Formats: sequence, C-alpha cells, structure tokens
Amino acid sequence: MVQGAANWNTGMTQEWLQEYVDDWVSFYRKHTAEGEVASYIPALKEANQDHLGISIIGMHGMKIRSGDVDVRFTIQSISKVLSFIVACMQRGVSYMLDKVDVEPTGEAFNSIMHLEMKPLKKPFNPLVNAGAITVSSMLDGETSEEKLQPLLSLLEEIIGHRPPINLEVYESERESSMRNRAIGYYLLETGFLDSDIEVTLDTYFKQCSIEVTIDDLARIGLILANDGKDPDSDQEIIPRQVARLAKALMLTCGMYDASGKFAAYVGIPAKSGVSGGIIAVSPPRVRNEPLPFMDGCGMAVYGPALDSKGNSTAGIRLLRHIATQWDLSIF
Ligand SMILES: NC(=O)CC[C@H](N)C(=O)O
Repeated sequence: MVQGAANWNTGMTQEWLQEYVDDWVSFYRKHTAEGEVASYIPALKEANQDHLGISIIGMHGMKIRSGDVDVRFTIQSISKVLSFIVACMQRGVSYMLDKVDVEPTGEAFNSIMHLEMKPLKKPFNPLVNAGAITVSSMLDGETSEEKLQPLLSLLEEIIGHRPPINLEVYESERESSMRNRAIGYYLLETGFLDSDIEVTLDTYFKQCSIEVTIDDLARIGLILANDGKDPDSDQEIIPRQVARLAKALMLTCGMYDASGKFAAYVGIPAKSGVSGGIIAVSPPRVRNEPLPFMDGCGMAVYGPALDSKGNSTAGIRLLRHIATQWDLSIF
C-alpha cells in the first residue's frame, strides 16, 4: 500500500479515501434490493443478491478495496472485451473490423431482432452476443480449448495466475442457452462464422464462465487505462491501438442499451456482465485541482442484483457516485 504518493492531494491519504469508499459502499448497498440476480442461466441464481464490492487499482500499487471483495464470480460478458482484444492481436484490427462493426445496437445484449431488422452486413459490435459469438469463431484454434489458451494466457499475464473456468456455470449455460444457439445458427446461415458452430458456441460459453474477482478485473482495467502497458514493468501487454479500440467500444456499447446513460452520467469506458461484475477504466486526466487517481486507474464492482438491462443496480450507482466525486468523466 502506498501512502502519500506523489500525485495524491496533500492530506488525501489512502486511509482517508478508503473511509469515503467504505461509506459509499455501505450507502449504495441498499440498492441491491432493487435488482434481481440473473436466473436465465440457472447456476447464476445461487449468487447472493446483497453482495456489493469494489476494487480500485491505480498506478504504482495504489489500491482501494471495499465491501464484498473476495467473492469469485464468472466474468460473463466482460470476457467479450478480452476475446475481441485477443482476436485483434491474432488477426489484426482491420481484419476484425471487416467482420464486426463498432456501432451500438440500442437493443438488449442477446437481441436476435436487430440481426434481421436492419440490412445486416455484419454484427453490430463485439460486445453484444451476436458480435461476441462471431469473435469467438475467429479466435485461432480448432477446439474450444485451443481457442481459449491465448485468452487465458493474456489474463495470466495481467493478473498473475491462470483463472479457472467454472464448470458448473459453463454446463448450466451450455444446457440452457437456446437463445445464443439461435444467434449462433443465424450467424452460421448468414456466413459470419469462421469456425464450426459447436466449437464456436462452446468457446463462447467457456469464456463467459472464466472465474475472476474484482481485483482481477480492476487490474485489467488498469492495463487498459494505461493504453495496454503494465505500469509496473512498462511492458506492452496489449497493443496500444487495440487497447484504445477496446475502450471506445466499452464506452459506446459496453453497458448495452444503457451505454448512452452510463456515458452521460459516469463518463468512462466500462463493460458489464450478467453475473454482476462491471469493469471500468479511468484514463489519466488533467485538472486544475489534485484529485484521486489522476494518472489513471482500473475499477471493478461486483453486485449481482441486476436492473432490467442486465447491469448491476448498486454497482452502477456506486460508480456514478465515485465518478462525480472524483471528477472522472473523460468528457
Ligand atoms: N450480459 C452477459 O453477461 C451475457 C453473457 C451470457 N453468458 C449470455 O450470453 O447470455
């Protein structure tokens, strides 16, 4: 833990900020009662509705954690950012942008309707299910195991260990996910998939079932905040161009059909998952007054009670409050 690091305001010690964040987590926890834990994937129903936790990791080891920080949960849709990053690293950005667009849908994350309603040339973006399933088909490899190795290796490089795949959640989704199958078969029929349909869906279900903590996600957020470089070693983990593209997509499409509101009220790139996680990226910012984490940070919240769009009710409110208090908006 670093105290009084160079970019902290006089008197703005880690302990001082920690007290504030603890108060905010206690205050916003009541909003967990307004949401519901996802149940369309049966295994997700087991989550504790009351949980709320946040992890914030800044440059040079600065870290604030509060609430239910040690819960392990499946990464779900947050994996879509990572699979897109890996596919861009394997195939190149222009190949990927040829296959998947970068436009928000304004529809639910698992919408089928928009695939047929508009003259579809390619899936709208890699952060909704249709785009993400397309991306999974483009990862190198013949089997889901082969396709996932580079993604797990990237995670290992960032978080320091290879995260496990939660087999109970994976099997639960594999057995229940008729809608994703429908999307997958539609994409197959329209010629978008680069791999066998069953391998593609299996890859997608497995990547959603990677188990993480908010510390893991905050660390990924930090690397993205730093344009793909590890701030400790200065080593490039994700090419700068790919990290920037990922952040642009997170800002415009990361919170599904609530992305506009999130950009307006919170103002930073973020991505949610249906198990209740949200990863958020605060890039370095220039202000006339000293503020916490001015040289950037990664943040992650976990709160499995979701709103009707599939985003953590309390998590969104907590991030909005912090973004307001610390003036995090990139706009
Ligand atoms: N929003 C999400 O996190 C959705 C991911 C989930 N595995 C699904 O495809 O339905």
